[in-house]
Amino acid sequence: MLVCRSCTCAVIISTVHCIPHIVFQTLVKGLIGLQPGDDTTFLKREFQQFIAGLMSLPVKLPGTRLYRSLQAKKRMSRLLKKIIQEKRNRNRILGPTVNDVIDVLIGDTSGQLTDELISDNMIDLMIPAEDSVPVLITLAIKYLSDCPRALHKLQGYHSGPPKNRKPGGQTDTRNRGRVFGTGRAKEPAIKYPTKHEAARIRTQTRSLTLTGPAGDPSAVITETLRLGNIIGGIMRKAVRDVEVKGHFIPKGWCVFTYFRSVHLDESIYGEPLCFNPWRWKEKGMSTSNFTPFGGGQRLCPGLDLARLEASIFLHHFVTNFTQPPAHLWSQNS
Ligand code: HEM
Repeated sequence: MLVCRSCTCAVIISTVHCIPHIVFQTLVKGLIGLQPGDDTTFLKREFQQFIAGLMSLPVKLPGTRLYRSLQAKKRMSRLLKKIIQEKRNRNRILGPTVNDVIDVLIGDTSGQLTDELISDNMIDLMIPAEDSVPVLITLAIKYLSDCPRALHKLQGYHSGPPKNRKPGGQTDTRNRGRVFGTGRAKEPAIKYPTKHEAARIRTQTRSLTLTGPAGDPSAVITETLRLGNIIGGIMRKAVRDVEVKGHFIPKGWCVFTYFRSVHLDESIYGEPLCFNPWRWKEKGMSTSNFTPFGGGQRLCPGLDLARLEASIFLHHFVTNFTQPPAHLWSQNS
C-alpha cells in the first residue's frame, strides 16, 4: 500500500499488473500514435497471445499454442497495416506530420520500408515495452521497498529545487498528474522533465562509469539490473569449432551465456544477493562483468531508452507516493 503525496488518498497498487499496462500504453502511443482505448486494448490482448507462443512446442496445428500465437500476430499486423495506410492517406492530403515512430518510418523515401516491415518492427518493439522495462521498474520498486535507506536517498535526490518544496521537505505535487490511480482515476497527466532535468538524466543514463551519489536513480537502476534482470542470458551458435577456457564447443552447437552467474559472482560483487546501489559509487561497469543488455554487435539498442524510462518512472514514483505508517498495512490492520 502507498499513500499519494498530493491528496493523501491510499492507493493499493499491484506493480506486476499496473506497470506493464502503463508502459505498454505509453510505448504504443509513441510508436503508433494510439491513444488509450479499444485499439490499444485489442493490441495488448493479441500481443499477450502472441508472446505466449514464442517459447512453445514447434507444432503449428489449430488449437496449439504456437498456432494461436501466429494467428494473434496476423491480427495485430492487420490492424497496424490499416493504421499505416490511414497515415499514408492523411499525409497525401495534409502533408507529412511526425508524431510517432510510424510517421518517421513512412517518411522514409528509400522505398525499402514496406508496410509489412514497418508493422513487424512495431510488434518487435512491443516486446521490451511489455516485458523488459516493466520488470526492471517492478524489481526496482521491490528492492527499494526492501531497502528503506536507498529509498530515502532516492527521495532526497529527487526532492527538487527548493522553490517547489513544501515545509517538511516534501515536493509540492499539487499541479502534477498522478502516476497511478485507484481505478477511478483519469488518464495520468505526465509531467515531462524540464530541459535541464532531461540533460541531467541523459548524462546519467549514458555514463558507463558511474560515479554519482549512491542514491541517484542510475545507481539504483544499475543495481536492479545486476541483481534481478529479466534476461538471465543469451543464446549463441558456434559458427566454427571453438575452445573457451578449456571447453571445446563444436561448430553448430548452441551455447547459453548465463549473465546471472557473473552478476551474482561473489568474487566480483561482494555480498552479491544484497541490493546495494552504493557499490556503483566506486565500481565501474566493465563490459565483461556487467552485461544486462548483452554486448558486441548485438548490444541492446534500447539500453538508453530503458534506463531513461525507468529513471522518469522512479522520479514520479518517489515524489508522488510514500509508504504509509506500518499499522495501516500490517497484517493485523
Ligand atoms: C530493461 C530493459 C531491457 C533489457 C534488459 C534488454 C536486454 C537486451 C539484451 C540482453 C539484448 C541482446 C540479445 C542478444 O544478444 O541476443 C537485447 C537486444 C535488443 N533489444 Fe533490448 N533490452 C531492454 C530494453 C529494450 C528496449 C526499451 C528496446 C527498444 C525499444 C530494446 C530493443 C532491443 C532490440 C531491437 C534488440 C535486438 C538487437 C540486435 O539483435 O541487434 N530493448 N536487449
